[in-house]
Amino acid sequence: MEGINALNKTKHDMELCNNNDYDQFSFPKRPTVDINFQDITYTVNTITAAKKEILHGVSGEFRSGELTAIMGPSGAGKSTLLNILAGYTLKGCQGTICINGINRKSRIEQFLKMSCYITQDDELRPLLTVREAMMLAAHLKLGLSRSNAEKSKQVSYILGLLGLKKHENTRTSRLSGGQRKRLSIALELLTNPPILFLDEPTTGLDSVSTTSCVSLLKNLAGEGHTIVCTIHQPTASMFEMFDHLYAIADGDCIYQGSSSNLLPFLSSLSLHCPKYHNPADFLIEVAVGEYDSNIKSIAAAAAKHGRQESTPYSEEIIKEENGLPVRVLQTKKSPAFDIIEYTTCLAEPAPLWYQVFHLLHRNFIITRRSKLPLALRIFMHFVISVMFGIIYNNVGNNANSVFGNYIYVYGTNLFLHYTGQMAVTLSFPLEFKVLRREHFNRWYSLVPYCIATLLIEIPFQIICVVVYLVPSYLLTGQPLEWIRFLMFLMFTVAVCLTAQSFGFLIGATTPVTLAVFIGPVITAFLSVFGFAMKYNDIPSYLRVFYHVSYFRSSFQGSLMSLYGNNRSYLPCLENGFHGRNGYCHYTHPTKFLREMEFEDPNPVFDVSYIVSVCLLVYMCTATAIWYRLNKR
Ligand SMILES: Nc1ncnc2c1ncn2[C@@H]1O[C@H](COP(=O)(O)OP(=O)(O)OP(=O)(O)O)[C@@H](O)[C@H]1O
Repeated sequence: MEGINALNKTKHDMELCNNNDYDQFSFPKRPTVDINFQDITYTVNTITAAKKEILHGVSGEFRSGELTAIMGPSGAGKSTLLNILAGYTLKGCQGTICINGINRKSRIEQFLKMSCYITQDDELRPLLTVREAMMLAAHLKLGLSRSNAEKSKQVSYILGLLGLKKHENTRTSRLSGGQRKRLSIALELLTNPPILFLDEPTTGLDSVSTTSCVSLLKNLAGEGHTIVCTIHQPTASMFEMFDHLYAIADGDCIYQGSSSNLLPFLSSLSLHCPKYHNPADFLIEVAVGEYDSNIKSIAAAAAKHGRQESTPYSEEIIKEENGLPVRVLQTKKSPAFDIIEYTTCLAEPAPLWYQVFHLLHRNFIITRRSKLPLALRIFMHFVISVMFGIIYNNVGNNANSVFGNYIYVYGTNLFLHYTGQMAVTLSFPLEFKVLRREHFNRWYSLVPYCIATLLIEIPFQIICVVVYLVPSYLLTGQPLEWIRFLMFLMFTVAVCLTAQSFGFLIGATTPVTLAVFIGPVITAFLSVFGFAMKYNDIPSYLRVFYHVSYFRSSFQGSLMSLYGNNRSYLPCLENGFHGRNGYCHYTHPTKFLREMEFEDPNPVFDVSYIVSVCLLVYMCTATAIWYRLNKR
């Protein structure tokens, strides 16, 4: 019996997924999907802790094969509704959303796999060309289910379909607004998702680009997709292109139906559109209360009016009300298919190593193309190194300049801490927007993303440390012993990478305006402990910071690398020559270390501690990013 069921299921799956053939250079056929939502309310907490209801129990149905526009004045709740339907917002939302008649609640993961959400700001990687961006999306979204040749053909087909073939070698930063919008759509079309949500796809486009964008969406709807977009104020001709209109005012639905039925509906409420007036403008004017319109009574009429056309998942029945027969639409009990079955025809997700490989490849391309900022970063490390080397020339080999060397070591740690931290603190918030879009649309998971990012950032940061350390080490006259140099390098690399991990954490959790000073404040605070201050001089309630400061561990570890391990007597020089009286207080470096209370060196413990902090902060960062990506 089980065998027969399995056989039937396989047959059914094949029927669902049939024509999944890329050789035809066309979209694999997907089953159609209708969305039905009932009584959706959305409530947020305000600063005063009072609850604010933004959507007041809206209902409707968006069907496959239709281009639906959610319209309404600014602040009406269009984006809020779109976010809820797309699964982008889950918290604070009440009501029922059905996919082909089945409640979505227990199937949200499957739903997200078969839909895509294109945000208003086209978050693209500016340094990739159109084709590179498309190929990357193809590799990540189609995984190993297609050969490279098939992916390439599919990319060419979609670029041709969206009129981007001519621009395939153009960097995305150089595309026009309309081309960027089309590319955002093209990237998501690779898996041919049955549902597309678009937040204001025409905002910022000129009239020609707007028309071409809406025509494209209309064509996609014609292929069986369910396309839902929010729109501000379309022109009269564009307005007619929408198959279905869903109008919202102040959180209530004031109309749903075809665009051609809008004016008759409003007329039935004694709201007559002036002659030669754009119906879309008229709708907005009504929605903001002009023409003495009352939103609540229009919403009540719209709820009664509902959608008049039947759907494959609803049927028209005749009921008797007050002795009169009335037509009513009723959702069919048994859906055509469940989306759980649909997900059997989705491409297998790319394995982790494959995601890492392609994300790393992308990072390499981006790094190669951002030569100037990277070269500048390395160059500045070299310049500061030479400046330090000149200012603190030969202090490392002079008993008279031990304090100068002390400051050089402190400055080195501080400089590398700042550069390691700030470089990522400021860039990550920008990166996060693209990450959120790609992650939400199921391109990759967080682990491969983090691995691919760190595999580029960590070696680059190490290069910066080496570029800084080598010239300054030589110019400041530090001991020419490999072991001391490598220990010094180890501590400075460790502090720099820990600072980088903090930079990621701050960038991932705080807005840029706060991040720019939180990072330096933390650095300055941690760097005080252990610098020119004896342990007993620190107020007892602040001593905990002495112990937790990884900066202090690195600073002390760096000094130990240069002066510890039985360093021989230092020459006692005055202006580069042996002094006349021949007395230097710190001729023996151990004396200096003892006075500074650095007597019990434990470099293994110190470096292990710094590395542990670094790993802990990376784990916190990954958790914070995960939380932000999944906070819906
Ligand atoms: N988290 C929130 N806290 C408080 N108010 C919110 C929150 N989210 C949305 N709102 C409010 O809900 C209303 C609807 O916002 P929404 O972004 O959906 O409007 P919209 O119709 O898309 O407007 P626009 O066309 O200007 O983008 C607005 O008044 C907005 O201020």
